[in-house]
Amino acid sequence: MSPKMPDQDQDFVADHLSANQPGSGVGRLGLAPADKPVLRLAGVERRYVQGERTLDVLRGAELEIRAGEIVALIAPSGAGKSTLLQLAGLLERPDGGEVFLSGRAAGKLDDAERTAIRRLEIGFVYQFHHLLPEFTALENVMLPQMIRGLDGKTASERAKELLSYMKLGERVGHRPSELSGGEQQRVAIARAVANAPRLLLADEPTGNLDPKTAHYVFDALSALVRASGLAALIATHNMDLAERMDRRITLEEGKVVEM
Ligand SMILES: Nc1ncnc2c1ncn2[C@@H]1O[C@H](COP(=O)(O)OP(=O)(O)OP(=O)(O)O)[C@@H](O)[C@H]1O
Repeated sequence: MSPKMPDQDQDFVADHLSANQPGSGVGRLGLAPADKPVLRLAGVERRYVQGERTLDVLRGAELEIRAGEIVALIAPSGAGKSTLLQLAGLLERPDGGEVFLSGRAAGKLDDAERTAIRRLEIGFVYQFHHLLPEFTALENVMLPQMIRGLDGKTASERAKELLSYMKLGERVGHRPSELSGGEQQRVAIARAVANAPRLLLADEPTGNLDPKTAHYVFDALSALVRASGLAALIATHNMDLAERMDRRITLEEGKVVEM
């Protein structure tokens, strides 16, 4: 069964996910014109130096992802997928080139500035959910919003909306250990978009799930991306899921190649 929502619900979620919440003191940093790609990598280089040896992982990677697009990143182990996601997510700085978020050069900003942008603009989903075990599903989705400065009531309402959108309305009071793997991952997705980011980065988000559950979780993720106008870059080895995304890219000799 697909978690597809009725149109009015999708609109409702879209309004809430893209809301800039004026006056709440938690407005975005660096809002950029809507015609800019959400993510742009321009000539991005990344190398690791270990003793005498230098490993050039990214050698001038170029990539653009626009709002509403879901892009699959498929490449052999060691090709540089995680490196690319870390750079796109401003967790690392490129050695050359630049990472633009909504048109703003962000890759080479200092740690504090990159962290501030990351908190507002980027959501992450990993292979393992990394939910806090002592907190309920609801609290896990509330937490990033409260760290951002939202009051408990607003955070709770939004968390409930997101969890019910992920078909977890009956599970909000459960702790991660009381949820199935697919449910845990859907909570992790709700948490990743809790602060209405523009970009969702996912590293094997269904890698730990059986094929049927993987499709169900992907359905939920893609419905959310479409409804909210997020841009998503999803590293996966699952070719069935990759086929269902808008574009597929790979890494060859440190460059991004469309498949
Ligand atoms: N911090 C680091 N220091 C040195 N080498 C690194 C570091 N991080 C990654 N590498 C190397 O860079 C290359 C790319 O690694 P990366 O983790 O980006 O690949 P990947 O495509 O994500 O692989 P996998 O699918 O196995 O996760 C690998 O050869 C890896 O050993």
